[in-house]
Amino acid sequence: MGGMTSRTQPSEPAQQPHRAGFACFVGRPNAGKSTLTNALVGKKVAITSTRPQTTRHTVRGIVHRPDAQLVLVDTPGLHKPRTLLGERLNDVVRTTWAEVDVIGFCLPADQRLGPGDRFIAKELAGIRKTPKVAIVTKTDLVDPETLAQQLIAVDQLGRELGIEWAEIIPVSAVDAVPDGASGEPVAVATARRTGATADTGPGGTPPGTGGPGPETAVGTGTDPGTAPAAAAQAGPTTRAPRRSGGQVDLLADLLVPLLPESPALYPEGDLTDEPEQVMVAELIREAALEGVRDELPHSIAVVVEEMLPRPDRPADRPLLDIHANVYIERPSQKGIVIGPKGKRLKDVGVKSRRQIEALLGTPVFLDLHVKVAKDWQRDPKQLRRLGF
Ligand SMILES: Nc1nc2c(ncn2[C@@H]2O[C@H](COP(=O)(O)OP(=O)(O)OP(=O)(O)O)[C@@H](O)[C@H]2O)c(=O)[nH]1
Repeated sequence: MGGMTSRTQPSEPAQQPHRAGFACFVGRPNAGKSTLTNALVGKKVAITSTRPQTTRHTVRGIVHRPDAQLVLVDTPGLHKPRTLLGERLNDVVRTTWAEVDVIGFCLPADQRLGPGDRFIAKELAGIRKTPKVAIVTKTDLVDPETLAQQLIAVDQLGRELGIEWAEIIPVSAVDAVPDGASGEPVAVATARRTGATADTGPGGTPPGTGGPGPETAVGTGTDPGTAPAAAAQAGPTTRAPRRSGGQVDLLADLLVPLLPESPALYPEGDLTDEPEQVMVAELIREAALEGVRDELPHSIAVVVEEMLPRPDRPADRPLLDIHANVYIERPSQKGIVIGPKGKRLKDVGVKSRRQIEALLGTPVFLDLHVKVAKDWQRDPKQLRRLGF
């Protein structure tokens, strides 16, 4: 009977099994984890910044291939915790390590291995089951000899700590990042709304007035009167990613065999399952971090309160209203974020709006408010409210 129900077709060529699973990149702050995620996925899904520790949320980028689906989980940098937030971030990292199918340990080629790398490597050595790939990043910044020395040093680090690297691979992600993934927007920026700098959201104070209210707001938007639906047409999905010889594709080839046999986990075309509001908040926070004092980045959190299509817009000229709060810890930090005459906040609004338009493929009116959430990093209630 068994023979009668057999459906084996011996004449078919043997096929590689489809694989699907999760990978995460770890490494000290600024090691290039987010940039690598973007380069692999081919679209901006994780924020990148020249400042360390900008990645708070676990962002998944999904690489779709005929033979596999690689889901990338981008974790915050593991670091010596000084605050409750620091401890929580480290917990997130360790939990992620235990759950993924492969860990990519990112070590920048242009910096000698330091205590920060060892700290992480020691933690990695304690995670026995998950395969680990050492990724030497930013190879474009060094000469071949320096790169060779770094590869040897990484190999030695593994031996010293009893980590068996599944692979050691040098990678440069910058050339492989598509337009819009390296910091510049993909979509053509449309004209700014006339008088937008003086525009305030409901309950807001005009920027630069140093008003007495607890919050300060600035609106920045696409001119509803003149803006064509340029952003919608020039959305990121319409551009083919530029890929060069940075070995990013090879990295994917090496990671895939380490994944379990499995059908696809996500529908084709999904690049991330991060809620849009979280990604929008990250883009605003990224813009707000540009050029501010060293201690401030850890004090900024952004929450998108509302994202709604403007009613009564013609179908070919949509406008998305986004209301977001930028939280700081102390009233004294307000001036830094807002800047003289509200100029900084306005710039943050314009820059992040362009990025959001590129991401969502639609013109956006962005309404930003700055609010003080006293010592939020140390307050469990506030942390929960801000999404941590
Ligand atoms: N030249 C060069 N720069 C790179 C490369 N990869 C990343 N960078 C830069 O290095 C900086 C840090 O990159 P990120 O991807 O934000 O680093 P990260 O590890 O995610 O940082 P955290 O979020 O702080 O943990 C950014 O300025 C990137 O543009 C690379 O391959 N080559």
